[in-house]
Amino acid sequence: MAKLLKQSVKLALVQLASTADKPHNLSHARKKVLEASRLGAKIVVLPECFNSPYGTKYFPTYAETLLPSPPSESQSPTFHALSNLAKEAQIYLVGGSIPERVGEPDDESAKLYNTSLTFGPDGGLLATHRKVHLFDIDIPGKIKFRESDVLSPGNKITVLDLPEYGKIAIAICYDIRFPELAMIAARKGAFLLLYPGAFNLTTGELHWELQARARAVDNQVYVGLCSPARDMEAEYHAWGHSMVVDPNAAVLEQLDEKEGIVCVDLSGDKIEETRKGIPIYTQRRFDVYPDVSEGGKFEE
Ligand SMILES: NC(=O)CC(=O)C(=O)O
Repeated sequence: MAKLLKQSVKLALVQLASTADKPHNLSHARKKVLEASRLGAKIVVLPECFNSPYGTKYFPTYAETLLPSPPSESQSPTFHALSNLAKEAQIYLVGGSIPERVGEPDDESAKLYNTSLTFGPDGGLLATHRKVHLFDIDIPGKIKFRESDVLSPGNKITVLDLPEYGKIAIAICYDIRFPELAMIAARKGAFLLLYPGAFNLTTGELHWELQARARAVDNQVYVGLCSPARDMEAEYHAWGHSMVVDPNAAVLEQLDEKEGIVCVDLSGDKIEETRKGIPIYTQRRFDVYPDVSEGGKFEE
């Protein structure tokens, strides 16, 4: 059987310290992504909302128009910065996420999304993922957050093929809590599930590592979670702790809350070795329960 991951590849997660200054965030992201590529990374990931503060009141101000593709520089400076950076570094760049606007800025019916753009080494846009599950939670005395007050949800699963390596899946933060999405992507052949994400001091402690390891062990694939660095001056305190988990659910590398880069080799053999040892992939009982990977909406 063909290997899911065709050859070893270095993956880097850039846990970026972002500010309220978008041009600064973009140039700082460039510096750190180039640093990651000098470490040998060929797939580099940025955090959720890497070019703005994370909060519903900020999304309309920071939102960029991404369609038509490619948008003009004034419609989306971030699109162009990421595209140029992927080309300059000759990498696959998963551009975390940014607030996206569909419609005119002064149009009340315009929609906003939390959107991730992925570019290839030639600077071309390979994939767009809009956060499917919006982060609406209310834990009394701890944290209340309602993305759905301003954002609309995406409606598809994002799996893309990197010709030299194989398929990867991209989803955003709260999406990780919905195992169906990960399972469908993995059953479609993804060797790596990537989640730019910004858990917080309540849910981070409880669930960040647990969710990463759970999605890895469920699916016997690599999982990468890329958070912003924590800024205690900001309104939202990100958990940090960007990490890569292997197909056996072992944490390969994890940061603390400060800015940094996780850089690890993903092995072409590890997935096969894990699945050979614990062969859940061939032991599923679709005569007892349905195969969720038979469903799912992908890019048309
Ligand atoms: N920020 C998120 O989308 C999700 C999160 O913080 C959590 O699930 O916890």
